[in-house]
Amino acid sequence: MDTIFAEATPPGRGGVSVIRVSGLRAREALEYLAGEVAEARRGYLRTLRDGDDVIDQALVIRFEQDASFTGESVAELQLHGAPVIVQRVETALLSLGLRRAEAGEFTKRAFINGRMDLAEAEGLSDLLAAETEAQRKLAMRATSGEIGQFSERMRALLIRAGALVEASIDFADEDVPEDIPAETFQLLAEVRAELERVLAQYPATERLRQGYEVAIIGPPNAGKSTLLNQIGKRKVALVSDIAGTTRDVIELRTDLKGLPVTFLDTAGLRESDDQVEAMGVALAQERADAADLRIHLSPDGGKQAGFRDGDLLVRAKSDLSGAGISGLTGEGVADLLESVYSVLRMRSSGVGLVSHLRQADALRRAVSSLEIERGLLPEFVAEKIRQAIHEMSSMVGKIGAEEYFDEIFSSFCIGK
Ligand SMILES: Nc1nc2c(ncn2[C@@H]2O[C@H](COP(=O)(O)OP(=O)(O)OP(=O)(O)O)[C@@H](O)[C@H]2O)c(=O)[nH]1
Ligand SMILES: [K+]
Ligand SMILES: [Mg+2]
Repeated sequence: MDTIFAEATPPGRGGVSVIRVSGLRAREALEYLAGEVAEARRGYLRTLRDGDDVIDQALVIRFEQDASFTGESVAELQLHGAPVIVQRVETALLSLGLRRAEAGEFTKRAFINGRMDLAEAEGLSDLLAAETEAQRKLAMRATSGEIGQFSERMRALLIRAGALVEASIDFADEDVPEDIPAETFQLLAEVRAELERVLAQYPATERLRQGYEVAIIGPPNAGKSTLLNQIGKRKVALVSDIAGTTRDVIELRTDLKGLPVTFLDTAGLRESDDQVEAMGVALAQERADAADLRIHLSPDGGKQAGFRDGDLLVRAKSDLSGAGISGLTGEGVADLLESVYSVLRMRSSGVGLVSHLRQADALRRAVSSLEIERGLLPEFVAEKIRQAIHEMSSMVGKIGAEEYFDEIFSSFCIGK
């Protein structure tokens, strides 16, 4: 495998810029630039040189292959945070025959070298993308190996159940088949209940990971865009007294007390001869339908088409009508946000461990292979248990991981 390098810190000026190098030639490359680095995991302040050219003063550290992020020999150079310095070091590394890392390549190597399982890699990607406290906590659980522990626990129970079945096959009299011991079915029922419990939490967990969407819908001129601007405390959407001002869906990302919530401002709902407005209305309905929650905003506080249980009904322009909320003055908006928060908080209370479709699919396949009717021949029962064990392994990428590599590792930035 090539020795790779990348800037691990965001490009640009800063206190320090870190370049990470990983692979068989990491130590050699580091020592070419910095002189001998005898001890691993110790910081050395060194003058970096490429031949006669003095590049920078840097703090350098190297890691042995069995004690590094990637599971390979690694070097880290903490440079002064200037793009010209980073470029100069990169030029030197290229001339030594090293190559630039691709997005997520360090993490991919960590996975391939067994430093983390696939669920931990997915968790790490989520952690880097997390925008709120609740997302950070969810990602931390995944990246700290909880999914791997769960799958290991299920595997152990299944292996025990499988051994009991195999024993009944081995010792069966040729004419009188031995019964599968009752303990096998107890074990399988226990595993199935656990898998189903985790699977039932998947939809809520996936929603939290991706973030919630709350659509503001209502007739033209209800004050939807004014409300969006009030929530964002800035001018996000155009406001005018002309009905049909908003056409595209305008998104406002917020951190609602730790929950990731994107508010959607939409076109006022009405029949229109204007082709573009009609497109806007269709889009509004589509996005509102797919959202987690809808705020129905109108002068009389009534329901709009597509109402669903849990949706919020809000009377607009309270400064004129005396009741409801006012996007103009902000009256009642804090209470409205509190209501949105409590609905979503309630839904996020069902959050569990599994937030990726890939993991949920493995769970589903495991559950369906454990649908074993009584009286099935031991050979077939044993085969079904083997399938479930296989799915527990695939859940953490011990098998069948390659097909997900692109999707998972390319979502990282370069340098991770
Ligand atoms: N008095 C008062 N006027 C408001 C309030 N909210 C909005 N308006 C006014 O109502 C008009 C329409 O506001 P918008 O926010 O553009 O309404 P909208 O629902 O986004 O309208 P469309 O995008 O056309 O569907 C503007 O003149 C706003 O200034 C409010 O709470 N009180
Ligand atoms: K308007
Ligand atoms: Mg609008």
